[in-house]
Amino acid sequence: MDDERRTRSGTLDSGDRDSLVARVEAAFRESISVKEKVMETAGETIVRMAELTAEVFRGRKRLFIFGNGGSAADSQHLAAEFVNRFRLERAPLPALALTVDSSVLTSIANDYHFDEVFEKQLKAFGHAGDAALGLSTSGRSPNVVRALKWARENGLHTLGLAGEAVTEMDAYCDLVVHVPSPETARVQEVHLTVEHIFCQLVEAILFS
Ligand SMILES: O=C(CO)[C@@H](O)[C@H](O)[C@H](O)[C@H](O)COP(=O)(O)O
Ligand SMILES: [Zn+2]
Repeated sequence: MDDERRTRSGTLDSGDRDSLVARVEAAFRESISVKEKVMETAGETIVRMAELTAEVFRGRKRLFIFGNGGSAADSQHLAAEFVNRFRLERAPLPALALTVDSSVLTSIANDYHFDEVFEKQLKAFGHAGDAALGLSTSGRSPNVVRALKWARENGLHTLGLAGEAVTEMDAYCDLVVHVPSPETARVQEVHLTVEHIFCQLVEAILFS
């Protein structure tokens, strides 16, 4: 690829650099444009997600969060903000990422199937009245879909952050925010914004 060519000294020539700068700008513009679209369409859904989750916490139930790759990192990021703090000084809120225990994850994946890594943890820890939040930019990760299906069938509230595709996730979720982009990275960038707003609203509902 042109803009990945390097000179012998290992530095970029000015044409290469200009083309990379243009690429930076294009990525920012794309990210901003996708965020604007979600801002215009998802407000009501995000508020309903926050109301539902605030109700779950009020009832001393828990929120389980899961996803793969960058979405696994997001799951942990969001759980940390609920358990520790976000914007307010307040009591800890019981959110758990199902992406963190490597012994549990590898034993389920090794002995059974990777598709079961989140579902089996929900079977162990989930109860009716809890909430399950699945993150998938494709909406098609089998381990996320299976966990949401089990949650729906067992009386948990089910929430999803997805990409542009309407998938099985939608069939198993009470509420889903879709991000209209074919690019995984752009979708993840909006998911993180939604996650922060969601946490901010839950805090505001419960503690302001
Ligand atoms: O962070 C990234 C890409 O930005 C990747 O690690 C990405 O999360 C992984 O490919 C995931 O396995 C994608 O899963 P999903 O979002 O389609 O459910
Ligand atoms: Zn990423």
